[in-house]
Amino acid sequence: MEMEIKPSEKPDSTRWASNAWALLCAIRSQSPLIQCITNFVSMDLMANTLLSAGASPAMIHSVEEIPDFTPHTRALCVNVGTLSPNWLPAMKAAAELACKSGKPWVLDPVAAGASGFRLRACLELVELKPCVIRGNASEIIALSRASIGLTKGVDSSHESIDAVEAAKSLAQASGAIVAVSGAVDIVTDGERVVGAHNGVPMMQRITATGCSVTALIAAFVAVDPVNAFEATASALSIFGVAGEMGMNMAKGPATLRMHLIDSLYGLDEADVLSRVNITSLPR
Ligand SMILES: Nc1ncnc2c1ncn2[C@@H]1O[C@H](COP(=O)(O)OP(=O)(O)OP(=O)(O)O)[C@@H](O)[C@H]1O
Ligand SMILES: Cc1ncsc1CCO
Ligand SMILES: [Mg+2]
Repeated sequence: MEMEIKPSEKPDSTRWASNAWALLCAIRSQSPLIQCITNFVSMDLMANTLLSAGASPAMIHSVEEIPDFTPHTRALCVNVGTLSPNWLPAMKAAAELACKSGKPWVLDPVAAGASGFRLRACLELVELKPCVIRGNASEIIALSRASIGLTKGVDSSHESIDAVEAAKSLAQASGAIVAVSGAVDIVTDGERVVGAHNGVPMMQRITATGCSVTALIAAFVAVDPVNAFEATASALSIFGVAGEMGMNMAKGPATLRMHLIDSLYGLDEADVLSRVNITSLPR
């Protein structure tokens, strides 16, 4: 005879998957407005990722528009990928206003260790209390140690699993949830550590998949700001699931880009429940 499992007794993996599905449904039904101040490379893929998940992106970045616009958004994504000095005041103003309006904001510290200017900008942004910081391993290590020169550029030269300690200390120092993307996506609040074991290696061969998953995290925290740790892990896992399903139809990076977006749009409950793979990692 089959035993009935009560919700509270469900294994962790099942609870993670059903929570991820509930959050995706909330995004699809609420279509949260997400402001993105992001780099020129990622704008298209980021906006299409948000749209295919059911959210509503707006790439609005001029400092003049922030006082009118930012308070009406559900979340903000700030990405320093093609940073220049004249963009930084808008990023800071939007981050400050998001916090003041009680809206979560998410930071993507692209190539944080590439130059002193970029590292200082990222450290100043971290002071403005992001809800989540998501980077690749080299970016999180550079930000956590506040040091430059450890990285090639925007791509990682470290494995995500090697950045767990750096992620934990950055989370403790900043108060943010910290996520490290890679073969296993790591998420920590400074105490708990989980891994999202989804995605395919080919996703690294498409520029701005990392930037786009950061924006997706913003959409997930927009619909569940109180549980940013769970929302962050869910977004990373769901994006990975879309990559896995897209890979079944793809011939290479260009077609994976297209099929990943289609898969994210078409994900159903059975796909999510059978594929989301989030586990606790040793502290
Ligand atoms: N080896 C891998 N196996 C599975 N998924 C991967 C692998 N490497 C990266 N990914 C996935 O690819 C996406 C992008 O992660 P990546 O670490 O490449 O970000 P990034 O370096 O910030 O990218 P970008 O700067 O181009 O936006 C994430 O969803 C991540 O889970
Ligand atoms: C390639 C590249 N250069 C600056 S930002 C960006 C997009 C991936 O981070
Ligand atoms: Mg990146």
